[in-house]
Amino acid sequence: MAAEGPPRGAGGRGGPGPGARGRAGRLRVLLDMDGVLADFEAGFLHRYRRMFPAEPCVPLSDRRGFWVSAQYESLKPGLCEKAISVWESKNFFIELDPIPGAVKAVKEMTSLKNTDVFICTSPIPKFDHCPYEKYAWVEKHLGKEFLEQIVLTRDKTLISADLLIDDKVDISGVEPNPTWEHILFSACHNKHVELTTPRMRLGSWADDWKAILDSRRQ
Ligand SMILES: O=c1ccn([C@@H]2O[C@H](COP(=O)(O)O)[C@@H](O)[C@H]2O)c(=O)[nH]1
Ligand SMILES: [Mg+2]
Repeated sequence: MAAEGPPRGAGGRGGPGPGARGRAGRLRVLLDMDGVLADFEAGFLHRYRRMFPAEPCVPLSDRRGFWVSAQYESLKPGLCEKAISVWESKNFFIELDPIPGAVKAVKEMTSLKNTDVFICTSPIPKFDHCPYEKYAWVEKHLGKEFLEQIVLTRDKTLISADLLIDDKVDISGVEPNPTWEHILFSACHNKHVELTTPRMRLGSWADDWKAILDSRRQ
């Protein structure tokens, strides 16, 4: 069983760094994969029901908190391990559907002037299938050329950029002051979280993500 829970690290974060000004006018955007580009939550529920038809489950409308495993364990002791076995299973990551509008938005974002787009995603520690399938997913949905843009890391605070679009509410790591501004991408587990100003949320890929990018340009 893989280790669960948030990464160890400093935990706190200050304001974002210098932004596009420090990068010769170019804006660097990091896009999270699970929950932002690939539909982790729906894929999980679908496969969990197939693997454990006799066990209780959490409908997406009742999901709360980033850690699926923690919510399942509180539903019934022992379900944490079963939940983990779902995303550790072969073909879980490659079979995730794209989040509506994500593929079009990434392609459009990549074609914008003075904009560098990277996918920044955390692989699970059990590496048999996940890293390979994340690359395969990107090739399948975004094309071979996008393989150059992948950053696999368990600590996103180490990666320098202007923006990070991610569905996890609290992103922490060893770097207490990441350079990026975190834009919270809405997901079933974070819809009810109220953000304190000046934190921003992107409700879906149908929303005006270009305005958010422009707000960080020089
Ligand atoms: O309960 C959970 C839910 C998800 N995970 C894993 O966390 C990462 C999330 O990656 P992001 O890059 O932050 O989207 C993903 O690999 C999930 O499998 C988990 O370990 N436990
Ligand atoms: Mg995510």
